[in-house]
Amino acid sequence: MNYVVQAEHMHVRYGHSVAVKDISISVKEGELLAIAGANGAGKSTLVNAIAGWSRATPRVSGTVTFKGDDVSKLRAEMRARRGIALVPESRGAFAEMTVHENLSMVDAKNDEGKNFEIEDIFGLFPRLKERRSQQAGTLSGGERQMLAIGRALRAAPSLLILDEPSVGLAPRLVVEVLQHVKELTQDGLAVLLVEQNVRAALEVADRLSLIEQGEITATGTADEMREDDRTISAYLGGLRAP
Ligand SMILES: Nc1ncnc2c1ncn2[C@@H]1O[C@H](COP(=O)(O)OP(=O)(O)OP(=O)(O)O)[C@@H](O)[C@H]1O
Repeated sequence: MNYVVQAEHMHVRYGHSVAVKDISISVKEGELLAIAGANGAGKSTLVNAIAGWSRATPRVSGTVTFKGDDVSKLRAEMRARRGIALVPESRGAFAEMTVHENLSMVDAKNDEGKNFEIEDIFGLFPRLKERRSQQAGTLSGGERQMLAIGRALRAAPSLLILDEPSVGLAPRLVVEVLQHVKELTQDGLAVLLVEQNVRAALEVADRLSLIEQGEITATGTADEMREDDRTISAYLGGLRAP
């Protein structure tokens, strides 16, 4: 198995409160694993711990193995250089700068010296090319999400972690953004997708895991999860996904 990332026994606490309880997940080359769950379930905390980021000072234990190496002790910047790219929910583009400037200013070299040229990013997201001179702050939500993904891709990551890319997007744009993400897996990129919209996630995911109160309560292939009674009643409004 070509695992890109294996996170084992991840346990994260904020003070006395445990946000992630002994979770193990892994993603293979070219695979898209979706993590779904309600607000506050621990999704962001889990993926931040894998990338080495945090919004505060959580206590993290567990092992993150990335392309065969233990990166658990590395800082976020070092993990990023190894090829772990995280697009946070806030997306993080510079509003006053143009699309092109936002893509130019990224430190695009990874440890292997590989990167995506801006024209490659425009090839993936033609809408960004059309808007290359537009200020990022004036882009639509979907376009801003594409820009955030484009920025993350510049350093040619092996693992792309997307934290709720569909937040604030119209349903049509959610599908468009997720389809672009899905296309990227065809070249071997591993994707870890945090998504509250389970229906949308099941359209593109190879596997889906549900998190409730910091624990994985169900996991399976997209086909299995479409038939899973708990998923259907809790996340698909009682209706089976098409
Ligand atoms: N910096 C922090 N300090 C204390 N508690 C925190 C902190 N960040 C998150 N938490 C708590 O940890 C739990 C998990 O939060 P997390 O943001 O990981 O959930 P989530 O599943 O990503 O939620 P959402 O879908 O709303 O973004 C929540 O109870 C949250 O209040």
